[in-house]
Amino acid sequence: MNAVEVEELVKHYGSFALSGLSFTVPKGYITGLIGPNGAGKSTVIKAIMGMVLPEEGRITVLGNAVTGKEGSYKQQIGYISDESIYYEYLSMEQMKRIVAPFYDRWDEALFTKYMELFELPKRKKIKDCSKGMKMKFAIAMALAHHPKLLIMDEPTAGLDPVFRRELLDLLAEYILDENNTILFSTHLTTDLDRVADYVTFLNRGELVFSDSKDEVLERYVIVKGSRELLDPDVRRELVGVRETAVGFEALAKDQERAQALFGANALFERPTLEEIMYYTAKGGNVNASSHPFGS
Ligand SMILES: Nc1ncnc2c1ncn2[C@@H]1O[C@H](COP(=O)(O)OP(=O)(O)OP(=O)(O)O)[C@@H](O)[C@H]1O
Repeated sequence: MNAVEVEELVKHYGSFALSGLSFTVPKGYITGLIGPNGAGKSTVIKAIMGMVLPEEGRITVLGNAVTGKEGSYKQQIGYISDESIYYEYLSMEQMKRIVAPFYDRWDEALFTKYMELFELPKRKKIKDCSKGMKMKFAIAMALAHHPKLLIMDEPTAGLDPVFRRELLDLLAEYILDENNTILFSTHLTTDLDRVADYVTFLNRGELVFSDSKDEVLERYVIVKGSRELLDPDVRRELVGVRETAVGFEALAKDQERAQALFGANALFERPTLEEIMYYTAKGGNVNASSHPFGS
């Protein structure tokens, strides 16, 4: 069963377009939505939340069609935005008092537990909180009403490495309940390496893949070899190529096909999600000096 279904979504912003995007978020698992800046992650998340109205397409959340109007199913969603959605001049405690009554399943003890765990001073005004504190507060608010679906837009942005790891552990604990589902966007693929079961990858508004993380990592392959192996036909088979003085490194979409193509002439390595994202986003020929891991 799917917690979220997105079918043939169409939305334009100037030259940016989501044109016929379809993917699902399986219930009981963690799905990571990845993609470079401007890929459309926030737009997709806002559309799922009913905050952006698509021009075409259908979205279903927990079995309910998203229409942009309020629906009681929203009680079951814990949403963490990449922007502050709270009244900055209120304290965290005052803000909580406004929000809590909207939720039937609000759990004050759980809220207090997270506020203490995250060491958040409840009387502090939201405007005086650091970025990380605001994110922690949003997480406490989202979890305190026992959501069935947690939707988070870049939740680890602005968090130090220690709390980032703690948050990922918290998500792993939340997902132990098989009725719970998480969808979160990030451009930090290391977050996904640690916790994601499924990965949906957007690039310039287009779906590159939406699949189980393990299958993606099995399917793609990094190929390394000498430059003489690269002719135009071979290049067409590769997602992205990075050439250096001594050879090339490339990403291929289909491990078996790449092995048939290069045989014993090349070396094959399992890619990381970061490498898949990097080569796909750059496409074609990649300038060696721009490689994030050095040349
Ligand atoms: N309200 C809006 N009005 C006009 N353009 C918008 C609006 N929202 C998003 N866009 C444009 O749509 C594109 C996708 O933006 P979006 O924020 O969805 O990407 P993203 O993948 O979340 O990026 P980032 O990782 O940088 O947050 C961008 O070109 C952005 O400028």
